[in-house]
Amino acid sequence: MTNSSVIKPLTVSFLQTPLKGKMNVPGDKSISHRALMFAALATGESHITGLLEGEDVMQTAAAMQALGAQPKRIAEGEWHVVGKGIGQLTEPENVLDMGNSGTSARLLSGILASHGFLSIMTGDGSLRKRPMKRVTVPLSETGAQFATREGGKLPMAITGTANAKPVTYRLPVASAQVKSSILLAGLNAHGVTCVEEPVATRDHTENMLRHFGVEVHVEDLPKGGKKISLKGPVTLQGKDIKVPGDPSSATFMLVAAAMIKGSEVCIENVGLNPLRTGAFDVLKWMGADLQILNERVEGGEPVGDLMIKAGALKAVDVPAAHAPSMIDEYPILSIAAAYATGVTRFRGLEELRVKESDRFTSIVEMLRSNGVQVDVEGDDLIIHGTAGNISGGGEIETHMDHRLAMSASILGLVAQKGVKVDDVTFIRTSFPNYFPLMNALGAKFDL
Ligand SMILES: O=C(O)C1=C[C@@H](OP(=O)(O)O)[C@@H](O)[C@H](O)C1
Ligand SMILES: C=C(OP(=O)(O)O)C(=O)O
Repeated sequence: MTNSSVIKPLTVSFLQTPLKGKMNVPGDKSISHRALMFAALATGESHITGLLEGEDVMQTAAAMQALGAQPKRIAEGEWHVVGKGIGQLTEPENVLDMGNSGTSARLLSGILASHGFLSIMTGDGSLRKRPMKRVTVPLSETGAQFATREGGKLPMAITGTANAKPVTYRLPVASAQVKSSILLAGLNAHGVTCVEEPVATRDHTENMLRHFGVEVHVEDLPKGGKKISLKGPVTLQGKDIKVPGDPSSATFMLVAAAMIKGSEVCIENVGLNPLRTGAFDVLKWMGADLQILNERVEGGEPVGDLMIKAGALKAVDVPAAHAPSMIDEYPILSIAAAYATGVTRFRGLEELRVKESDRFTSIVEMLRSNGVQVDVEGDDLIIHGTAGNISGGGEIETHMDHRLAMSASILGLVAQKGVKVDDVTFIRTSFPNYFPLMNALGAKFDL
């Protein structure tokens, strides 16, 4: 569980030497959550390798344990889960604490909607500020009842139903969490659950449900986006799952290596699901020397090795339609934009306001306090590149947000006067070995 009382500040100095080496990043966070949840819902046993053991995923593991499944750690990243079967989870004796993790809270809400018992869910100070109405509104159509704090915030009581009605819903926001939550409720509903998404979002739920033997229908909508449906109740069969490296985590190393002169870094076994790799496209548009090698399919997901060399970066204009495929990468890409030559525009970033922090505002504050000019027009961020001359010297508030903390640390490596970061503890939610891996490449973080 998150121990938010321990704060770890960090001072980062300009790095004079290149980053070099070959590495693996930990397992994909989205896939790791789903692996544990789906294994718990399956009949029989599942074996997971490459699981991310960051705090967010460990909150999911603890919740599945509290609901009667038996996730068990065998070795690093290797887990064995005895499933309970669809509709067979049992009432938790205590409050379910989802820590810092929106994915855990939203996906689990869907699972609990179609189980006939009471659960109470909470989270840390960041998660308790995040919107839950986006799931409680459609999930109420199942017949489940949700009681939240004012404004649809956690803590929340969920009175699930064993006779869930299937939901048909068109997503008002591009969110894989909301899509997944509704589909998961549908696993134990009688009839066809159908979700339309106006823009395609990460499809790990659809892919992994198929892997567990569920028939999932996906249609392209004439005006763009997708329609996803499944007929419940279903049976999931326990499976082996191999989790690829997290492309969102890899992007921190890629951006650092692209900026720091003389760097040359190879990251092996990174997930390349096209609904996750928008940041790699953007880095290439910016002129980064990024190559994707050894592409293959493992465990139903495309993976490959990434090779990056430092070089000049130029500004880009990234359309809003690109946002879902790189939604978690804007904090680190904002550093690449600040370092680049020219004026970058990131369009349509409204969803950044409801992450672990209001990332839209956090990015603006991080850059402005370090001498980078940033303009805001509606939901667009306009970053004036410094052509490699970020002055730095600022103090960065990370607001319990792991991606802000990692981005701030990398900003310090390329800023003339370095930076001060108020708290880096939350990095352990998604990337527990971030500092050792960066230091092995030569980053010289002094913790
Ligand atoms: O489904 C998932 O695993 C996730 C979906 C995204 O959130 P939204 O669905 O809120 O966009 C992303 O930001 C989050 O890190 C993980
Ligand atoms: C938004 C994120 O995660 P979550 O929504 O699961 O807290 C993230 O990891 O950047």
